[in-house]
Amino acid sequence: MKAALLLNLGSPDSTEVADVRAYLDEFLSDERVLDMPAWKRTLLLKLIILPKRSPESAEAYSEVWTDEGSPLVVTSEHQQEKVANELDIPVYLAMRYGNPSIRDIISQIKKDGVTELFIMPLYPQYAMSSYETVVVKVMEELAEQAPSIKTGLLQPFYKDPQYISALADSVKDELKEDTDLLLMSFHGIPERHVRISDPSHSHCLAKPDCCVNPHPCHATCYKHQCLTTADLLTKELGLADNKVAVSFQSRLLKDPWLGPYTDFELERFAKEGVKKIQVICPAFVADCLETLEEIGMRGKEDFIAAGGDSLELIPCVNEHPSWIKYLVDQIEDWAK
Ligand SMILES: C=CC1=C(C)c2cc3[nH]c(cc4nc(cc5[nH]c(cc1n2)c(C)c5CCC(=O)O)C(CCC(=O)O)=C4C)c(C)c3C=C
Ligand SMILES: [Fe+2]
Ligand SMILES: [Fe+2]
Repeated sequence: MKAALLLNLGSPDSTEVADVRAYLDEFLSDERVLDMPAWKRTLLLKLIILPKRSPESAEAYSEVWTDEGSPLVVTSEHQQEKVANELDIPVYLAMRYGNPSIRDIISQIKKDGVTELFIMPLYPQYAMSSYETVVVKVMEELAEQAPSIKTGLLQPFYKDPQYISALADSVKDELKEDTDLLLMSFHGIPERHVRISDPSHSHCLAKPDCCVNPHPCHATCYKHQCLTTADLLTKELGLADNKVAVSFQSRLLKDPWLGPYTDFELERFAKEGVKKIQVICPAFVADCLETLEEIGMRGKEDFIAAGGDSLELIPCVNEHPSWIKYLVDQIEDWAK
């Protein structure tokens, strides 16, 4: 029996500080997220990051939490239901961190008698801290629990014309004529991660524009893939270059991350006279803490405090029919 497995990052079980701490502990103990010697990561986590960040993040989660739970998990569940309704093969959902866990879902998949599984990391762009880590985790669990299951893998779809068109459909619904600027804000990663994921270890970030154009090293280059999504979306929407901008959000710790940084850019735009800004976050396929709270609440406050009039968050593709169709089509193509 064939089946598909949708995967996303995951959220805490609740907004209780203890649950947020357990989630951050699992997330930030991942060597593909905090890449440093294990002893250093453990010390940094236990002594500094977890005690400081857990209550702060719990507060932020409580700003966006819904009656059904975390926006990311709830939207992912709705995506699963809608995709499953269009297909006659089962569609499972698991999260890299937290619940539903990959371990439990692989166990269920095995019990259900699945023999071929289409693994679908729901990240448009490749990063070792998102796409790579979830694929490694699923493969490890399959090897341990169900080594005979055959697998297929959805590749990063950052430039897939059908995905770009689905993303554009979702933006068109929201884009206003009198908007001064559409900011495309991608989740950031440390620059070091771009270099680690470069198979040549010498091409990416060597020159300011080396990640702009296609190159064999860019199959795993997050910066290139984000810039490509932004460029294709701009073209699909028919927007002039001076109506759009790209930035990277959600930094953690002090090392250099991909820039320009969203928080700095929002302040700069406001000071330069941009009044009405709309922000889309195309590294995510479901609204989550980083879109709803970081951009929709804090970003908005900061933009207005710096002199802007309005900041509007454009929702992610979430449950948009074009996005659901994209997922259904990928599964049908694989299952043929
Ligand atoms: C686009 C995919 C993502 C990449 C790449 C990514 C890298 C990355 N993230 C952190 C640290 C944190 N991210 C947090 C939340 C979060 N991150 C993603 C996606 C990517 N992260 C999502 C979808 C979310 C939202 C989860 C939710 O429940 O809504 C958080 C937790 C929240 C907080 O305290 O801010 C942290 C921490 C690092 C360090 C990193 C790359 C190295
Ligand atoms: Fe993140
Ligand atoms: Fe690159």
